[in-house]
Amino acid sequence: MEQPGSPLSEVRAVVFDTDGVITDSARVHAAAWKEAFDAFLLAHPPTDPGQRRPFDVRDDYLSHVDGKSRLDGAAAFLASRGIETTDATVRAVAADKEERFTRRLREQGVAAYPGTVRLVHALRAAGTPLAAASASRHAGELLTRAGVRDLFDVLVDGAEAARLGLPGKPQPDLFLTAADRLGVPAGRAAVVEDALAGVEAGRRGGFALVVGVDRAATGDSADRLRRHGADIVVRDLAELLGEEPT
Ligand SMILES: O=P(O)(O)OC[C@H]1O[C@@H](O)[C@H](O)[C@@H](O)[C@@H]1O
Repeated sequence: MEQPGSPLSEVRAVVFDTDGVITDSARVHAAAWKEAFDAFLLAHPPTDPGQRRPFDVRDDYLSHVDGKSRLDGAAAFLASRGIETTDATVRAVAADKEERFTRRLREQGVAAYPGTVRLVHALRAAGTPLAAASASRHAGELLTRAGVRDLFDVLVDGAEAARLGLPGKPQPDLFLTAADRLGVPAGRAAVVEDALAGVEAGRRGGFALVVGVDRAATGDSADRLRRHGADIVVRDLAELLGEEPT
């Protein structure tokens, strides 16, 4: 990229996570998860009263659900509250979330972050191959609805990951598959992620650069991204074009 001093000018390809990085859909996922988990906690209160508090769209979402597949996220949150689950329970909560998510999506729509779009255009102008990767089965639809699907050479989404049997984040397989399809080794490519499990996947995959996107920008959220593997943390990707954070 022709951006003097930009860390991305050093890499030959970039793999972008989707929810929360390209599209503003992480909030839709988080809100749908909250409704589904809170309904579950009310109907099946954990034995320990200290574990009965409602799902927190910031802390619980970032720590247990963000970036993971639908079933992995449901299982991880329920386990974090000490709830013993069966496959059927996990599937039922995940199905409830899916219904709530699709309803919200129809009602609220989805948009791409303008700062991400500006960065993507700059990278494309420089000829850098770009991929979108996501644990979500809805990723392609979200990118299309936000009008940015055509900006990415490759898409590896949750449906593709399931078809290939790829383990979810924090394992790096989703990102490694995307880099491989761009024809660039991880050691010469960057990963851009907002989820803790996602930056960790980037680090485990040996990517040359892991960019953490700190949408929450509260408390120690930037430090948590760094601790999990981000080399640099920005609030908005336009900062990589030299624009000031807003
Ligand atoms: O249920 P979907 O659309 O396949 O998405 C799975 C997961 O995809 C991830 O990208 C989101 O961070 C999670 O919140 C979401 O649960």
